[in-house]
Amino acid sequence: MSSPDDFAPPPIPAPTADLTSGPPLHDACLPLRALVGVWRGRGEVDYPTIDGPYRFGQQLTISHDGRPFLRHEARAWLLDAEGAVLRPAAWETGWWRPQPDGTLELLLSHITGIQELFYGRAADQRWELTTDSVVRTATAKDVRAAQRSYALTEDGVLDYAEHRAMVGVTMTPHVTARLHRTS
Ligand code: HEM
Repeated sequence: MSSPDDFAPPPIPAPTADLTSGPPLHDACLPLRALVGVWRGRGEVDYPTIDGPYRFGQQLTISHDGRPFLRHEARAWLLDAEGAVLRPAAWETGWWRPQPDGTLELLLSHITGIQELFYGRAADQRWELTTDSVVRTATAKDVRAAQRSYALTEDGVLDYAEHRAMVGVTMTPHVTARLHRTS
């Protein structure tokens, strides 16, 4: 038997990337407060094994529902030299779990069959993380480890950079991007 409630939105706070509405941000998330929002921008991707560099666009959404974690979603698309969209690229979702001792836990799941657990710390407007473990499906590429950073510049740009050890190459830059707050 269905009830009218089954067709209503869930009776719990909806996740929001807007700090001016919805539930207050949980105190545990204060070290990550500046990241909450919708960010969009452009970057460059390269690696010794690929025929790069390529340009890409990315949108990063970091939202919360008042509990002591943040939801993370980033989608990317490749661009040609004129800035036209070539095709969808990376898509990752996950959770930031700030801990009382200042440690950041970041769990990320990628469309490419990779799941990662990062540990890191928040510094002054800078968040640096390194993988503790990487799990791969049988068909995934040989991704071993990553170092990721987000840094907020004085002019409000979120600089994102990622080094990766994968496909037989040691820790080497893969992605950099400059993201602007859209909300
Ligand atoms: C904004 C984020 C990213 C973008 C735009 C991006 C883009 C690319 C591009 C364009 C390539 C060349 C092959 C192709 O055309 O698909 C590539 C290769 C690759 N990327 Fe990324 N990537 C991103 C993030 C990641 C992440 C998060 C991982 C790991 C979880 C990853 C792992 C790889 C691997 C394993 C390869 C293949 C290398 C090889 O086989 O030579 N990338 N990436």
